[in-house]
Parts: sequence; structure tokens; C-alpha cells
Amino acid sequence: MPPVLEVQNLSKHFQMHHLGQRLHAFEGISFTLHAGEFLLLRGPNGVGKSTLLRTLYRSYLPRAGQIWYHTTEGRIDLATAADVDIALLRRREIGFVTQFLIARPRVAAEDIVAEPLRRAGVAAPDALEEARRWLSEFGVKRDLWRAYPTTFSGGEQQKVNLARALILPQRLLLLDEPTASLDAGARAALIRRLADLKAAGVAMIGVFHHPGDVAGLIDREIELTAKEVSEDVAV
Ligand SMILES: Nc1ncnc2c1ncn2[C@@H]1O[C@H](COP(=O)(O)OP(=O)(O)OP(=O)(O)O)[C@@H](O)[C@H]1O
Repeated sequence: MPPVLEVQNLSKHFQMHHLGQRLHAFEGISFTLHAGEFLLLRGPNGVGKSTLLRTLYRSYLPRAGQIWYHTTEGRIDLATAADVDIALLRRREIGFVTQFLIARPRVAAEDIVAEPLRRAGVAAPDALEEARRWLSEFGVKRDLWRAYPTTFSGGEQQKVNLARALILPQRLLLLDEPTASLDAGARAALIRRLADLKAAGVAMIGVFHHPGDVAGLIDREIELTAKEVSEDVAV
């Protein structure tokens, strides 16, 4: 079986023009990830963990390196793929889970959660039933299901976000501190869901404030180390 992801010599820096400096987020990262594997990213604050996840998701472009994502039709380099291909992969195969919900005005919590299933062709009543099951699983109170999350507390928004992000198994999940500010019940529900997804073959790369939460899931770890800031000279 080919891997899901092969990352080769990936580097990223930020050009800080106002300071005349360049900040090296990470250098020469390489790893291979197969279906059902869980990779933990570790390291102190500001070392580049979120930046690496965002680069893999192609929210950021790397300075150098390849991000080979293997599909049934061959492999595609996420570092250089066309935006249209990235959009398609994000819709169908690659998920990014953060603690932040982008709540839209006047869309009910249960509709936000059901949307990925509706898009995948699931009939509306079935999608809604499944959405309610996940809202319940993550501990969102029943009387909030028809309400608009724009007014929810931070933790409630996060639960809606997780229910939506994890309702449909994807091939690759990027997890950026999804447990931050969750209560114990929701944290346990999240870990159960991640374990089920892993067993179903979903490959995952995650950053966790408390890695002990996911200790039973981790197959491999990468420790990012602090990089120097250098003078901003032309490359
Ligand atoms: N868009 C940006 N422009 C400039 N610098 C940035 C940008 N995004 C991140 N950085 C810088 O890159 C470094 C790495 O940030 P990142 O958020 O990846 O760290 P992290 O390891 O996830 O930190 P934490 O554990 O605190 O969440 C930080 O010094 C940050 O200020």
C-alpha cells in the first residue's frame, strides 16, 4: 500500500519586511504517513507546529520541499498543486480541525454539522439525525441545536466545530489543538472519535496541548526545535 502522505525536506520561513529579518518556522522536515497512522507534532510555543499544519493544508506555501499526497489516481504535490485541486481535496479527503468555528449568521448548529453529509449526498433527514447524534455526543445541549452558534460560548462553538469536522471520515486529518478549552466529557468524546477514525484508516497529524490525552493513538512523534532569525537577504 502506498502511503497517504510523503513529506520531503519541507521548509518554511516568514519574511518580516518591517524588521528586515526572516523567521525560520521549520527546516528540512521529512516523514511518511500511512493509512491509520497518527503523528504527533511536539515542541515549545512558537516553534512552528501550527505553521507546519497550515503548510500541509496549503494555507501557507512552503519555501522548499514536497508534500506528496497519494490518491487512487496517483500522487499530487500539495506544495505546488493548482488551487482547484486543493479545493477539491479539502472538500473530499483532507480535513483541518482547529478549536475555532467560523460561525455563519442565521445558520442553526445542527445544519452546520449536517452540511458535510448533505454535500456528500446523504438525504436531509438522515444527515440531520446524524448531526444531532454528534452534537449530543460532544455534549451540546438539545435546546441549542436549532440556535445560531454566533452567540454560543467558546466551548460550545468548539463542540459544534468538532462535530462538523469529524462527522464524515476523511483520508487525512490535520488537528491543531482540538482539545483546547473542551470540558472533560467532550474531550473524552473527541478521543473516542479519533480512535474510531484511526481504526477506520484515517491518517492523522496533530498538535495537542496535553499529548497525554491521545497517548493511546500516537504512532510517531516529530519534535520541532527553535530556529534562528536571520537577516532578510535575497534568496
Ligand atoms: N503569518 C505569519 N507571519 C509572520 N510570522 C508568523 C506567521 N504565522 C506564524 N508566525 C510566526 O511563526 C512562529 C511559529 O508560529 P506557530 O503558530 O506555528 O507556532 P506553534 O508552535 O504552533 O506555537 P504555539 O504552541 O504557541 O501554538 C511564531 O514565531 C509566529 O510568530
